[in-house]
Amino acid sequence: MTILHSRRPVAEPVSATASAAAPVWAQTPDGSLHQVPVGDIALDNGETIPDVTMAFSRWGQPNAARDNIVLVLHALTADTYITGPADDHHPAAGWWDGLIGPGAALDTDEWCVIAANVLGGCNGSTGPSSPAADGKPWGSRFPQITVLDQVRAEAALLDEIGVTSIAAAVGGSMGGARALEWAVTYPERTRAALVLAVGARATADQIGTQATQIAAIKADPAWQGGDYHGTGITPTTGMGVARRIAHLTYRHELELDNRFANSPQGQEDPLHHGRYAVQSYLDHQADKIVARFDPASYVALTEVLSNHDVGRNRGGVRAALAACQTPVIVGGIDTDRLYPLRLQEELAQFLGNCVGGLRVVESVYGHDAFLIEFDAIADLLRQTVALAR
Ligand SMILES: CC(=O)SCCNC(=O)CCNC(=O)[C@H](O)C(C)(C)COP(=O)(O)OP(=O)(O)OC[C@H]1O[C@@H](n2cnc3c(N)ncnc32)[C@H](O)[C@@H]1OP(=O)(O)O
Ligand SMILES: N[C@@H](CCO)C(=O)O
Repeated sequence: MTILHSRRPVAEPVSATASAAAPVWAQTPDGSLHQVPVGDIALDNGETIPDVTMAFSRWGQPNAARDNIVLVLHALTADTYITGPADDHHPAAGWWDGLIGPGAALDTDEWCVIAANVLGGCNGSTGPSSPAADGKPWGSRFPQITVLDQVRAEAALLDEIGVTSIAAAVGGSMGGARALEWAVTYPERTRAALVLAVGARATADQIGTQATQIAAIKADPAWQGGDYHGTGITPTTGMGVARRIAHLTYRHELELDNRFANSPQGQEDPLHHGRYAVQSYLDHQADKIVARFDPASYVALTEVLSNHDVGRNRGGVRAALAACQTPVIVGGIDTDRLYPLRLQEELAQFLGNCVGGLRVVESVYGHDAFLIEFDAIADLLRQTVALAR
């Protein structure tokens, strides 16, 4: 068993020979990262990734039946650092800090919370920067994966650590897409799900903006066809541009205008090549992602968002949703311009067992509200795990 810090600031290759998983439960501190070999993962596109490693963290203890497991599913660039303050190893507080712990919405006196880093990421689970069988980074050879492939890898991880079913799968954005896939793909293993700020499939608008972000990364000469790992040259400029575009979709235009209007940044003068305040804000968001995330993972995971389609191989979205009898709570954010409410209305209307209809989170923040509006999210988390009791 390998224990790492929960968040590594710069992507490092994953050892393809991570040591055996069990026993993972009692001996290690809450939140520490474990890497588990889960074997080969067969993909939607017909390819296979051999010798996959999945990294996960745990909070709370499993009960004797191991039926109190809540799977928390992170979004695009997050990881298993869900709860806890900023410190030397974690440049930002956990992304749902305070929502998990003794007495919290996901009360670890009752539930055992597990979070895995996604397949395709760069924080301990197999991704483009990991070594392939020849010991060299996968790079451009890393296959195109889907949300379902990521969920298959998570299911393989749970198999490895002796968890046959979960009380709930919960997440927002790409985490919400995986929660939905858990509910649809593994109804016998999933007693409830919380699906937040996502839709049943990618929209043309999402695919368009995401394709533009990917184009920005690939236009960076440092991209080198996707085989830049180990060259010492990383397409950080392209990824910074991609993140600027993406970040705008995560926030509501009125919030941005209320915060920044057309103000200059400090003493800078936009009429003399100085920056606007919002430009500086996006520069900062770009600098932050560049410091903590691998561009090839950013591309791979952005492609996952674009190929999300719960109806694939299931007779279409409505047939797939109708067939799902897992109790699901569906939440959306009224100002989300990336995953607008109409997408969650569709989920709530057509899911076979949507509990209580669409839950609307009112927020000025747009899509990122699932990372900000903690009171509303706590309420939805409590209601979700209550379905699993
Ligand atoms: C899913 C995940 O990845 S979880 C892990 C954390 N998430 C991320 O890093 C994703 C990217 N960030 C975000 O999505 C958002 O920042 C959130 C949702 C985490 C937080 O949202 P908010 O609390 O509203 O933060 P906000 O968007 O205002 O950003 C604040 C940052 O902008 C900086 N900032 C604000 N105005 C300016 C400006 N004019 N110029 C430069 N920087 C600025 C602040 O100093 C602050 O910096 P810091 O984050 O380094 O402390
Ligand atoms: N801020 C989020 C947005 C995607 O939901 C992330 O970076 O993962």
